[in-house]
Amino acid sequence: MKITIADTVDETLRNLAVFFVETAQRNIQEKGRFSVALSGGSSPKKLYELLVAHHAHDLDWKKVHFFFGDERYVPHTDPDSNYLMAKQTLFDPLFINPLQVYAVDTSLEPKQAAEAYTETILKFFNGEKLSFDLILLGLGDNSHTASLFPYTSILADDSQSVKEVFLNDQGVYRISFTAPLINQADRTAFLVYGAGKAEAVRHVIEDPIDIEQFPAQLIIPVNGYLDWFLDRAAAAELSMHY
Ligand SMILES: O=C(O)[C@H](O)[C@@H](O)[C@H](O)[C@H](O)COP(=O)(O)O
Repeated sequence: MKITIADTVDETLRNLAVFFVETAQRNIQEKGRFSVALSGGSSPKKLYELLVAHHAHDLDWKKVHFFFGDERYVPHTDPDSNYLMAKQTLFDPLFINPLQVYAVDTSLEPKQAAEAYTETILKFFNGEKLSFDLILLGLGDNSHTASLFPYTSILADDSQSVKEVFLNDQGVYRISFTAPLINQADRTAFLVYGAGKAEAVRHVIEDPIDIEQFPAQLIIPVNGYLDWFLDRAAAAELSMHY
């Protein structure tokens, strides 16, 4: 596990943008394509904007295949949609061909949407290991990642698949990669910044294992590499110096 702590949010984002581009370039050179599962929420929006502003010409974006590590169970036109945020900040500005974007079909019932997305991923990897070249993850202040929320049944799911998750406290469904699917990735990178995340970062990186309470502790790549891109505020409660 590698932890990169930057003084500012902008520097954290620059660090991850360079990592993203270098990872993409390496996979495109080696395999002719780069598969990435994007994270949702608000943190990655600035990353996508940075990629467009400063790296639009640094890789062959036609060779990039975009998936979503999780999605809110809302229409693609809904402001909460992770797909919509990525479309507006990344896909449209880079003129990404829609055939390169694999969105969750939230017009289906939640269970069917998860099953259909699992089939989409199986088809993409065509019998090979379900190993994304890169999975981007955020971290909630309650230590969730993707839609692996505390005390939800998906935490015990040992399948490499996509499942529906009902969040009782919010009364909404999410569609999420399971931890075993995330852990198949070659590279996994958390992007976490802001003082509000400092306690969650400490829970996940340094505190005793308590998967139900701190689900992001489930993220342990089987063969791949785990990177944390933090700003100093989010790293403030870490006791060790990385
Ligand atoms: O769909 C989502 O909300 C995300 O995938 C989720 O796991 C997110 O990464 C964290 O909740 C952090 O969200 P923020 O970046 O908005 O703090």
